[in-house]
Amino acid sequence: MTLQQKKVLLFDLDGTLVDSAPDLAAALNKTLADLDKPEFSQDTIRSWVGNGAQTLVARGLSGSATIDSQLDSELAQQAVTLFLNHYREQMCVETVLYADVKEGLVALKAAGFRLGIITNKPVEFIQPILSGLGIDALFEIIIGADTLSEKKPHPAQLIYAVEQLNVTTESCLMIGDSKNDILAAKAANMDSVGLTYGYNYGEAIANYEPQWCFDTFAEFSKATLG
Ligand SMILES: O=C(O)COP(=O)(O)O
Ligand SMILES: [Mg+2]
Repeated sequence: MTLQQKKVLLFDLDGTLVDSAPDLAAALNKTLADLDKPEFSQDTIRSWVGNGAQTLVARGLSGSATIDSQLDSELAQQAVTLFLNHYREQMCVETVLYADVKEGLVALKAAGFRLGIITNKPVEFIQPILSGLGIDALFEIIIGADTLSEKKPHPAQLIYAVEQLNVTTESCLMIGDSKNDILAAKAANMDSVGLTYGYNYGEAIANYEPQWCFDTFAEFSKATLG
């Protein structure tokens, strides 16, 4: 099926629609400072985003994308609570939409595509960020990290979207910046688009072989509108 023939567009959030790394980094660094742990640059933290809040915090405490196997689980839990409190206070201060996202989404919806969000971000943050950036009314379905018991790269969120929207998997497209999006799509047997400008642990998204790759949101929406 071609891009133009798809009916449902399922978007990842962080690194795809919004550059949320500055606020995530600020909240993580405040958490690390609370615990007298070293802080990290925004670029380093950007390369740790993608597997949800718990993993981001564990990476911060480990000082590495690879989580320290000796990490104290009580400390990790305390740090997650601190992080969520800091992020709640600053989830949409420096967070911005990537170029041409709003215009592209509006045009795609007007052209008849059904739009959804599938993110590894905790549910409580999704709606406030979408409304803060003026795109909350565009989505028919929003699935976050804690909507189900599994999150990307597990395919459960994608399969659930297909069921809830009562459509075929073939008619859906997953659009994301991270290998987690592409791997989840492949596991759900769904086509995917990789966007090269987001966060993918410093790796090229093309390595994960999505069906299509685009360097900008405008190029994606133009190709999909046909
Ligand atoms: O918050 C994260 O870890 C990633 O969120 P995403 O799935 O929207 O990229
Ligand atoms: Mg992402």
